[in-house]
Amino acid sequence: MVGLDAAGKTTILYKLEIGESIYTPPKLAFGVEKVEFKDFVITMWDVGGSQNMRRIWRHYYQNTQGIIFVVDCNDRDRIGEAREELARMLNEDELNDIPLLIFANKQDIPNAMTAAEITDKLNLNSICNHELLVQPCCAYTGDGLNEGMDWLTKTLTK
Ligand SMILES: Nc1nc2c(ncn2[C@@H]2O[C@H](COP(=O)(O)OP(=O)(O)OP(=O)(O)O)[C@@H](O)[C@H]2O)c(=O)[nH]1
Ligand SMILES: [Mg+2]
Repeated sequence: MVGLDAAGKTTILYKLEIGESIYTPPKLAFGVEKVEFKDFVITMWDVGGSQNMRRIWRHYYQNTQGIIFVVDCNDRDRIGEAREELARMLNEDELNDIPLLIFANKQDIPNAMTAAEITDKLNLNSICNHELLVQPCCAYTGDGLNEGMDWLTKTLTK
């Protein structure tokens, strides 16, 4: 699970794991948790999104079965930066054909970018070598998280 800093990765991880939203210190190097979802036990690496940390994302690509890219839909100023980081990551051969779940997070904030806007701004229509879903969500309430994980696990077992 990757994405720019403050996108909501760690909040999502803990919401998935323990079903409640807790304070998460930003800029943690990485966290790794086993998340149980239906019949699956998912080892989820939550890699920090600050500039420095982005350089180490690639060390986690080996043996990755699914990518979750988290976007802060309230951060219009940095959506271009998110697009660049996503494109850079998807350039890596190791990640070819791996399903890509985009959590369009912070939908609780008025005027948050919609899934359609995210699709456009991240240039997702140009991606053809990944199965892909843009799932709107709110890490605080958990809305949308199960739908996203459901799609990812189904796609992985297909
Ligand atoms: N309004 C709103 N705020 C959220 C939501 N999810 C996360 N946040 C807040 O966004 C901030 C960043 O969340 P984190 O989970 O720490 O973000 P991160 O992606 O782990 O960031 P780094 O670890 O720095 O890469 C925190 O203040 C969260 O409380 C959401 O769904 N809605
Ligand atoms: Mg974090």
